[in-house]
Amino acid sequence: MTEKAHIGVTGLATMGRNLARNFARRGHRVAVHNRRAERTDNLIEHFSGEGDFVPTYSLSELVQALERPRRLVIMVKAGPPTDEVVDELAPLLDSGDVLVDAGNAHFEDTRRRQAALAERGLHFVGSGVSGGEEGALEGPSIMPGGSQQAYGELEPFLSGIAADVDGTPCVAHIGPDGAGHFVKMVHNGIEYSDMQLIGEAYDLLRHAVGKEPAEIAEIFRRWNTGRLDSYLIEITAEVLAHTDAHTGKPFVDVVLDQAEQKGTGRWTVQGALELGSPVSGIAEAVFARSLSGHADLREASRGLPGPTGTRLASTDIDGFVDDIEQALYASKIVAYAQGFNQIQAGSAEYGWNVDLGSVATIWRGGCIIRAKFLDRIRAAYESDPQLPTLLTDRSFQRALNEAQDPWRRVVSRATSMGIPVPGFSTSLAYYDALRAKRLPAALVQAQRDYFGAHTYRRADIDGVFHTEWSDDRSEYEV
Ligand SMILES: NC(=O)C1=CN([C@@H]2O[C@H](COP(=O)(O)OP(=O)(O)OC[C@H]3O[C@@H](n4cnc5c(N)ncnc54)[C@H](OP(=O)(O)O)[C@@H]3O)[C@@H](O)[C@H]2O)C=CC1
Ligand SMILES: O=C(CO)[C@H](O)[C@H](O)COP(=O)(O)O
Repeated sequence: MTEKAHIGVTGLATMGRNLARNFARRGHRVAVHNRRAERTDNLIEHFSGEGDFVPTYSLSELVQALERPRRLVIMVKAGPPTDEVVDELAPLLDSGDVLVDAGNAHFEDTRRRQAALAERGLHFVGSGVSGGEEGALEGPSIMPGGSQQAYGELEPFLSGIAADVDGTPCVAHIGPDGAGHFVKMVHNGIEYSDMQLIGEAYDLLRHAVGKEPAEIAEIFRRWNTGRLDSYLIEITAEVLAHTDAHTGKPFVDVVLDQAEQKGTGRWTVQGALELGSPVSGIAEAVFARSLSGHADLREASRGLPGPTGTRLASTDIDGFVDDIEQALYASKIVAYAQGFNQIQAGSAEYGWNVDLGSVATIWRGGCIIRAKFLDRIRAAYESDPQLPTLLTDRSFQRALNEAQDPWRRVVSRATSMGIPVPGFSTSLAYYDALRAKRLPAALVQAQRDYFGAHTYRRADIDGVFHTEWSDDRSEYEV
C-alpha cells in the first residue's frame, strides 16, 4: 500500500501551488489537486524535485490519498467556487477531519461553513494567509480561526511553513469560527490604507517638491532604513526606480492611474460600518481607488479651477521632505490604530477574544503589511492589553507629538496646492476629533431632535430629553 500524504492542497494557482511547495520543502508528503489537471501536472513537472508530492486528479482521489485525521487545504477563488469545493468534499470526509479554507473568504461565509460542517463532525478552519506569491513559498503570515482542537492538528504544519521573526513563527490561533478571516480582512484594509498613504507621500514628493521617480526611490530607500522600515516602502522604492523597457520612461508613468480592488478593503469598511467602528483611513483608501477608476468623471472634471499655489521654494525642499516622512508615520499610526480597534470591536461582537498583541506579533513577518513598526504595536498591547487606542500608547504619543506641526504643514500645503491627500487629511481629522474636548455632534443631536423629535442626552443631567421646537421650546424628559 502506498504511504498516505500528511496534508493535501486543492487549488494550485499562484498561492496554492506555492503553499504546497512550502509544505513539501519542510519534509511533508503533500497530496495536490486542481480542478483543471494542467496545473497539477505543471507542479509535478517543474517542482517534484523539491519534495514528496502525490498528484491526484479528483477530489475523491485527493481525499483517499490522505492520512487520517485528514488535513486538507483549499486555496481556490473566494465565494461560490469555495462553496462548490466544500460541498463536493464534505461527503467524502470523515468525522475529525480538518478542512482549511486559506483563501480570502468573507468571515461571515466562514462562520456559515464552519457551522454547517461542524454538524457533520468536521473541523472547518477559515485561515487568513498573507504574503502573496513569494510569501506563500518562503513563509507567509497565517491567521487561522476555527476550533482550538483543529488548530492543534494543524499547528506543527503551519508553524513550519510560516515566516519566522526572531525565532517566533508568524502564525497563531486567532479565535473561533470566522476570527481568522476577519483579522485577514482587516489586515487587507490596513494594507489599502498603508498603500494610499505611501501613494500620497509619492505624489507630494513628485508634484509639490518636484522630484523625479528615481530620486523619490532614493528617499523611500532612506526611509526604509528608519522607523518606516517595511515591505511596502521597500517595494515602492523598487517600483519607482524601475524604467519601462518600451519607452525608457519611469515605469510608474506608463501604468494607467486606475487602481483596482478585489474586495477585501471594501469588506473591511462594510464590516466597520456594521460594527460602528470608525475606520476613516481605510474607507478613504477604498474610495480613492474607486475614484481613480471613474475615468469619465475624471475626464469631465479635468478643467475645473484649482488653486494658484506654487511649488516650494528650493530652500524649503529638504525640510518638507522630512515633514512628509513625519506625516506618513503619524498617519500610519492612525491607520493601524483604526484597524486594531476594528478587530477589538469584531472580537467583542462575536465573542472571539482575539489577542491584539498576538495579531501584531504574527504580522511582523510574511505578510504584505510586515513592518518594523509592528514590533512597537506588539509591545504596546503586551504592556496594556486593554489599551483603548494605539494613539495613547506612550511611544506612539511621543511620535505623534513630534509629528504635530509637520503633519499639519503637509496637509495644509497639499490643500493649498490642490494635491489630493485624503489619507493624510482624514487621519489628521480622526486624530483631532478623538482629542477634541467637545465635538459638533452636540449640534447634530440638536438638529435631529428639531426635525424628527429624535431626542438627546444632556451633558449635565442624566436622562433622555426632547425640546418642543415648534411650540414653546420647553424641554421635557422622555
Ligand atoms: N494572489 C494573492 O496574492 C493572494 C490570494 N489570496 C487568496 O488565495 C486564494 C487563491 O488565490 P490565487 O492563487 O491568486 O488564485 P485565484 O484566486 O486566481 O484562483 C484560481 C484557483 O481557483 C480555482 N477555482 C476557481 N473556480 C473554481 C471552482 N469553481 N472549483 C474549483 N476550483 C476553482 C482555479 O482552478 P482552475 O485552475 O481549474 O481554474 C485555481 O486553482 C483566493 O481566495 C485569493 O483571494 C490570499 C492571499 C494573497
Ligand atoms: O490578500 C492579499 C494580501 O494579503 C492580496 O494581495 C490582496 O487581496 C490584494 O487585494 P486587492 O486586489 O484588493 O488590492
